[in-house]
Amino acid sequence: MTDPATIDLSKDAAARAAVALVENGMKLGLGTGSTAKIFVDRLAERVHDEGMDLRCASTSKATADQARKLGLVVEELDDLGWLDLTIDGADEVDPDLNLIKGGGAAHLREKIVATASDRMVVVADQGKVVECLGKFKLPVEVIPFGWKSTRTHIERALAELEMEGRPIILRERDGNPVLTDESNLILDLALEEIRDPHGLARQLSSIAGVVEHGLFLNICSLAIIGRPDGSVVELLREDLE
Ligand SMILES: O=C(CO)[C@H](O)[C@H](O)COP(=O)(O)O
Repeated sequence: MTDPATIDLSKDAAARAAVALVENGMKLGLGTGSTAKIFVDRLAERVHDEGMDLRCASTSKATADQARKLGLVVEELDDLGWLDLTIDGADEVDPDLNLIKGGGAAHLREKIVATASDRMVVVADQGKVVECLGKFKLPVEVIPFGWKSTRTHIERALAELEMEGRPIILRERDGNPVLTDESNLILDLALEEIRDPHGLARQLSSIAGVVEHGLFLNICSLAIIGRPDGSVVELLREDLE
């Protein structure tokens, strides 16, 4: 198993490289999760050192609280309008820079913010890079009303894609369902391998009760992958830049 300290060094390397992409005057989307948290720490250091003028939109209450405590300006997305850049973490990154997100239950706001940005850049450690999405359970945000019926529709959709029998797990913490920032539930789909992410995304999006799934397809244009020695590898989708 990878040493957690090594993972943190990797995340820090990616976060530092991402901070270098930020320019004075930008409107910036801030992601959620442990890597995004390190990015916000490093960003705040640079803003204070250089007296940068930034306006940020956050993808979660947790990140908004962190950023404000560090003195960053956080506003409502709708007050900022379009963003120049969003930096966020990911649970899995495939060779096309398609992602699974939502390990922190924030993928709904994360997708809204990322798709309201000129550019989405992911920061992650090497463990997130996969050949095929799906080992990480795919988070699907559903509204609480009738969630068991919604789950049945998801099971049928999986069967149509020849993925029947894959467990669908209601996300819980301390014996209670996890609620998102929008007071919805999360169903985690244990798919193992997603051969047709676009087909699956279409199916899930068509189900009443599904608010948003954690597949981010053709959204991320650059992934900065940190390594324990402090170096980074950049994976680029030029067509999305
Ligand atoms: O999608 C997310 C939250 O909803 C996170 O970006 C994702 O879970 C990665 O988190 P971490 O950087 O802690 O591994």
